Amino acid sequence: MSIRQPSSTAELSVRQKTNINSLWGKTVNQSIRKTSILVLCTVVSWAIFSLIYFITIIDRRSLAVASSSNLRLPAPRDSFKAPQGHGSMIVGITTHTEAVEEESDDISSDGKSLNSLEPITSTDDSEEDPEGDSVTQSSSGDDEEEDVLEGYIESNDAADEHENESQSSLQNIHENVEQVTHSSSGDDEEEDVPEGYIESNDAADEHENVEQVEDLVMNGAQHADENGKLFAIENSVLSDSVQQAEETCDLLPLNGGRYFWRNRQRLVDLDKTKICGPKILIIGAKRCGTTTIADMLLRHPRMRFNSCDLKNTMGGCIVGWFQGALKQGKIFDGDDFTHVRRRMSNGWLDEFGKRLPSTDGITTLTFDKSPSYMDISFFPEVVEYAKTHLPNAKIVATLCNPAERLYSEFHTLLADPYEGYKQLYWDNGVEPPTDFGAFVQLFHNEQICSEKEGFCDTNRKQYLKQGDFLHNLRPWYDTYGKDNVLVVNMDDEPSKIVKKLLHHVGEDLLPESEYPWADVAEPFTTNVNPTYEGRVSSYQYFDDQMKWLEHYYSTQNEELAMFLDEDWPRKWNCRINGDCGRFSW
Ligand SMILES: Nc1ncnc2c1ncn2[C@@H]1O[C@H](COP(=O)(O)OS(=O)(=O)O)[C@@H](OP(=O)(O)O)[C@H]1O
Repeated sequence: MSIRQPSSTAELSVRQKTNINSLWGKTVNQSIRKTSILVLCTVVSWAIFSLIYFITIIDRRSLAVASSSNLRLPAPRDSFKAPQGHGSMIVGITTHTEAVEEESDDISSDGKSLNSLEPITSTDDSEEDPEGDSVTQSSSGDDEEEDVLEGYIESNDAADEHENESQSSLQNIHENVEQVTHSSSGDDEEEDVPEGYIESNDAADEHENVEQVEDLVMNGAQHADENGKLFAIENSVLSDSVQQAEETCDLLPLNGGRYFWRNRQRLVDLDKTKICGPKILIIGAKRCGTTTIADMLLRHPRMRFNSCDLKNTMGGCIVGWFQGALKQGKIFDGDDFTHVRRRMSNGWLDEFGKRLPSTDGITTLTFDKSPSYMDISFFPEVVEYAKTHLPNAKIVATLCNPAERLYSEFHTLLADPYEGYKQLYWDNGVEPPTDFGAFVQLFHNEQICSEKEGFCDTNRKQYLKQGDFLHNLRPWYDTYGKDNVLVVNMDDEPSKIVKKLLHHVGEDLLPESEYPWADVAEPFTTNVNPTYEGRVSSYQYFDDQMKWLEHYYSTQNEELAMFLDEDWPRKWNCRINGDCGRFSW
């Protein structure tokens, strides 16, 4: 192919210009294309980088953000009345030392002396939850409210907002802050975050498991973890009032609600103070006048109680689980074994502490009552747990004829609107008894007992064995010592019972002279079954069953009489011994 040569210089020049122009155009186009590609690449890289960064940030959810945003969730519905100054215990969590100092300044400006960056005192409370079942209870069961936003810190200001004048004696209580860790069961379904508590996305996210974070906190994470993520400052000033209280009462944790949450599990209590635990534990026996005893005690002006109505045993004073709060405080017991285990956890103890009235252990005292505490067959751990947390408590047990006690309890079961007692029978394919005769028969129905493995044993434990008084009292005697356990014969005259009670607790704590003797409580019943004619009707309608029961309990009764060195438990055997004439009632 031949190429035509330019015919003139002018044409050559024009063609050269044209070539140059097209070359230039190509070059320019290429540059633009390259630049565009470069820009595009940069944008895409930036976008990818941003995405990764964003995901990382979201994932780690820096504590600094949590701390600085300091978002508050609604105050807990079950806000408790805490001693004044309680809310001043401050723990700061941040990613920067400056922020820590900033927080520390805040605290100082509050007039509270700070001992920042001090080693955190740890407790080995986690040992108390061998199942790793550190469970807290949602107060509401309201799912929406349980979903506390991650990454936020909630300070329970209920303490500050609701200062209770009547709880003035232990104001400004602080403790040498304990950073208590809670073992993790990994059982998330059961871990309902109570509303109003801290939920914080935390350094835990950077660690494979919760234990690492617990270690972190316990071993100096107040400075920083290896990633510079976690700080905790605390006010470790131990006020005089707490020191004094330590000498006068058994202190229980009173948690202000500043918790450190991860994945709906509480890891660390950031803010703790303590409160006097109950001085008196009314442990039972169920249906033997424990409510009357509580009422008698409460009439003493030095006794404190929470705001619940004493008689309101089913009302659910603050949260459903605390029936009537401390009257049925159920600090140590539960509705079944699972609950017992849960309640052994620190979470449960904290919950309990929140519901205690403030007392100083000298001029004011409080008590707890639950007949289940004496239900040793079902709740054997209760005694040790009580001794661990309330080593100086005075134990009170009210006793009555065990056969009549069972009759009374059966009628409360019939009156139970939830009919929960039927479950045991249904579970075993047994028709739930609707009269006392059938109820007693099932304890010794040979056919059923041989066919239904475990049923009779559980059934006896649940009801019959609550009347094995000596068996149920022994662990309390062994653990607390005889001097600290008072057994009350409920057939005694009320003022005699009150005198014994006051003497048992101590004249210095509950002086007789201050008791309103003109207003000694009369026995009252809490049975709501309208068809119930009282326990004396048992002999009229179910004499055979009562005799069977009297035989069953007779050995225990005799042993109890010898153990107590008292004659009155023999009265419960008098029908089968034929010596009722020597007792007057
Ligand atoms: N002082 C005295 N002596 C004997 N019995 C008494 C006394 N005070 C109360 N009661 C009777 O005790 C029954 C209520 O017992 P509790 O308060 O312990 O019940 S509960 O366990 O808290 O449900 C209840 O029994 P029932 O009458 O059979 O229902 C009360 O009548």
